[in-house]
Amino acid sequence: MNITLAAGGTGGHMVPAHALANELKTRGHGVMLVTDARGAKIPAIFEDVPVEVLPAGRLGGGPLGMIKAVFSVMKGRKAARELYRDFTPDCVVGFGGYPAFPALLAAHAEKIPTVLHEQNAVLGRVNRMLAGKAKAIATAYKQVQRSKDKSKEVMVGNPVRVEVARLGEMPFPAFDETAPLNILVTGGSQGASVLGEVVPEALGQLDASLRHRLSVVQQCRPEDIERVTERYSELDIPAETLTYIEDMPRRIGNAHLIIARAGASTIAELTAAGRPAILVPLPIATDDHQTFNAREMAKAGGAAMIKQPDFKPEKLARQIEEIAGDPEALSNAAARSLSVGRPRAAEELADLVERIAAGDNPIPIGPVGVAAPRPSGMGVPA
Ligand SMILES: CC(=O)N[C@H]1[C@@H](OP(=O)(O)OP(=O)(O)OC[C@H]2O[C@@H](n3ccc(=O)[nH]c3=O)[C@H](O)[C@@H]2O)O[C@H](CO)[C@@H](O)[C@@H]1O
Repeated sequence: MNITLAAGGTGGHMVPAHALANELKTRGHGVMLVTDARGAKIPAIFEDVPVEVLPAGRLGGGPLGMIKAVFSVMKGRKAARELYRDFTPDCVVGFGGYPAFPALLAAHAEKIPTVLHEQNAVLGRVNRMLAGKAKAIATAYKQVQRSKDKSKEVMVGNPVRVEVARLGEMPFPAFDETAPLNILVTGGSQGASVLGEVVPEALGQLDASLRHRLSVVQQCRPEDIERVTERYSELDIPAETLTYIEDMPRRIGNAHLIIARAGASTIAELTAAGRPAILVPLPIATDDHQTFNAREMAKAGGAAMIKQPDFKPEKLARQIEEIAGDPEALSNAAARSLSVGRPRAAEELADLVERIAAGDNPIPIGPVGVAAPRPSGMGVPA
């Protein structure tokens, strides 16, 4: 079979698309990615899949912006239809966001079945516009806000890299009251200035005995990296600062605690790997979707959620002190995080795509909303 994936914009769309591409290729299918200029720049993750860059406009921005965007979308749709005549996809899978829009419109025009994947706990605007014509909506959460076509929903999870999925089968890194505490700080594919402002100050407030056990890896926005690096050095805290972490699976594997935004892929990775987190949802995310994303992990006891207005050095320092002082609670939180992970999401999404591409009616496809059986790694606490 030939499958086209339509994704772009940020890592949050590209990483799940890449995980699905790998799974489909392993099954012997032809895969092509259509993306936008931003997606094509995400560090070389699609080097082994043919990539086509299409014009895609963001709808909105006043009457003139709207006209420009519509023109650009129509140009992208025309280009995608031409591509489909050569590549002849059996199914087009969209990962949400404006870059996917023209590719999916073209699929509908060519009568090619489409599957939408929604990474977040709130259905995104483009997926809402296209849901009516899609054959199925693959979701990452049991409850998806703003979704009207409930009968089309199939819960699969958010596909993660194989290296991340494997972390869940390995033991949580050893930790006790004297061991180093490895902290990973990440703001998602764009980074987050607030983490650069608050985290070093919070760590600086910790008791010296705990401060000397810290080992920090922090992703920073380019404009912040110099300041954050200097601050860690002034505070005498060993920290590696980077604008983009290329080897995220290894970094997650080493971490005892992650402080992060609540982007969908970040949460999928932390729960697949079974790592506890302090999550600070991006307050301006559309429909506050990061807060909804963070809720499931927080409810399960795998994460603490701190809303950005409350995310202050004193509060974070207290939380880290509690965690570091109770290794059992930390490893329980890790197990609780793992209990809501879906490391088989790429396989489940590939199963769904194969069925749609073959012309099957996908619903029902198994117990929607029930997580796949988990490998025992750390043992979920009673
Ligand atoms: C600012 C914004 O609009 N964010 C949205 C964007 O997420 P955004 O792309 O910011 O964040 P996600 O957490 O979903 O994904 C980030 C991905 O990039 C990887 N990564 C990140 C940093 C780094 O240094 N190295 C690295 O490899 C992460 O491991 C992860 O795989 O799309 C997501 C999925 O629709 C949404 O949930 C987010 O709300």
